[in-house]
Amino acid sequence: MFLFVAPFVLLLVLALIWAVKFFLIQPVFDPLRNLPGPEASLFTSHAVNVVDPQRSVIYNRKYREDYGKTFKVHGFGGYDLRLMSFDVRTITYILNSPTYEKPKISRGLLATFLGRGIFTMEGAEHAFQRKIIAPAFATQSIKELMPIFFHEAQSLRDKWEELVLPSKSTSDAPGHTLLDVSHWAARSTFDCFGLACLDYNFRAVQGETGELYTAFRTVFDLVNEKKVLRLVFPILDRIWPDRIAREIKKHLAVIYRTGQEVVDRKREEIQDEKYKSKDFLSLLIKSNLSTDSNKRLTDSDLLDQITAFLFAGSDSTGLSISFCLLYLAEHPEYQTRLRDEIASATTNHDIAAGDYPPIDSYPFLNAVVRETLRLYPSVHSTIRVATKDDVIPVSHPVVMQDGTVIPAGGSFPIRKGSAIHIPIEGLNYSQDIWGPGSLKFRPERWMSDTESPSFPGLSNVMTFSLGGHACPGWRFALAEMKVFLIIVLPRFRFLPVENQVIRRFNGILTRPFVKGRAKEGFQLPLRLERLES
Ligand code: HEM
Repeated sequence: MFLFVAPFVLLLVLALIWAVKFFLIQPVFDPLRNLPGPEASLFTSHAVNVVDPQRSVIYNRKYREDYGKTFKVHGFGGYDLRLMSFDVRTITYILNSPTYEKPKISRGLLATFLGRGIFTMEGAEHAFQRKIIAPAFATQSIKELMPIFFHEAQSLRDKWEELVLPSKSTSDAPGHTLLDVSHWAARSTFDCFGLACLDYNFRAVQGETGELYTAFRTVFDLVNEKKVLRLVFPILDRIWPDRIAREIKKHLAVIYRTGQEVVDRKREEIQDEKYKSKDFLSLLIKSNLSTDSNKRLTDSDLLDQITAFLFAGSDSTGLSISFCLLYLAEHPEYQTRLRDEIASATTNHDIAAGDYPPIDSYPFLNAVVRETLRLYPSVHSTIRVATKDDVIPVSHPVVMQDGTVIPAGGSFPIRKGSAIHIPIEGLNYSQDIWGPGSLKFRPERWMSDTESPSFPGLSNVMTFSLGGHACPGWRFALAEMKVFLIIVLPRFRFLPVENQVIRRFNGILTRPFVKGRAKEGFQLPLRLERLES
């Protein structure tokens, strides 16, 4: 009996010792404890305050006002101390230093549906992948993709012309048609990515029936339905898969099968010496062929890389386009100004014949797109974890709990394993950077010589992050958004829906839903009025 019970008791004692150390002792010696921050008990979490877009607007500002630019919050509870900072020096340091990586837990979660793509990589392997794909997203390559962006925007415009009633044609809603613009923009950005990066036509705008499109779409949508427990412990999906895990597995099998045909076709084309294309898939395959055979990606790794890029590059841009249309619907004066700018820039050009002015000949369009990206960052926030003990620099003084002051230019210690919450949206809304009207949609701020923002993020916003993991597709996204507006705005007027409030939900991406109608799922309905062409 003793022999039977003893190991069990020993295990229990070890678990207890671990729990006391982890929950009670370690936090006492954590250097982050001395940072200012909201007080909390062992069971208090501030996570919702900083990740829920409905609350983060209020709490980011409150914490910043109460504790200064750099402070701590509690993650899952009092034991889980996390660093948070609005100090640009601190953020720049963390995001550029190889000491800070994405948390293993979120990489594991992404791996359950994106496989071994770029999101799961760190260090040399990650840097190698970034180097391979860089030419596909360089300025010149994006210029070469313009005809695809124009063609796809025109397809969506034509589709909407079939759906949107001519002005004043119905009695109940004269001249207006209600459309969920986020649904359509997502389909269009899928098609754009497919043609631009894979040389593959998903034909999602024409109909949501393609096997590969349906498989990708279903996997990306199911991720939003995952239960919190399974997000935190992805291993559950392996040992005890629920309906969502089983569905994801089934559709991933389609992606591997059908995607393989796309890869095989491209590989054949590449064998031809005259083949010059620099699209994303060609670069991946070419680099793979020229790599030392024992370092080569397997075909399934290649497909995982495609899945990761498609996931990162389609909905993020589609959602940004949708929020841009919402802002323009809420600000008709800007909508008219933008339509006028597009009309005068394109007067002597035949866009349908592929003759369009350079994308930088629309200063107000540029301002509208960047202001949209500032106010709506589709990635709300991100996390990094220290992989070793380190010291973190600050450019603004921090008054510690024990009364000591870390001066501007000084630094404070951080322990291996500590998490840092990077408030992407918070930095985009910061009054210190953007002035007192930081929450207002005001594109003019991008056109003024005196207030032109000098924020270090890509395109001067935090939206695409910065450092080694910053978004490689930012030029692609900006160009796609601009072309979409150039094509669609001259044909439609966008109006808000009466008594409808759009709220945001932060999953992996921040998605819109209608207040009071969350059960209907993510959507961003607007009223469209067809204009004379
Ligand atoms: C408006 C649209 C977009 C936004 C707001 C956006 C935002 C971001 C952000 C914030 C990150 C960094 C996440 C982190 O550090 O945790 C990121 C990474 C990434 N983005 Fe984008 N992105 C957009 C469009 C695109 C496009 C069009 C592509 C590709 C065609 C793309 C591909 C990627 C990839 C592959 C990564 C991972 C980079 C790495 O880990 O090295 N994104 N994006």
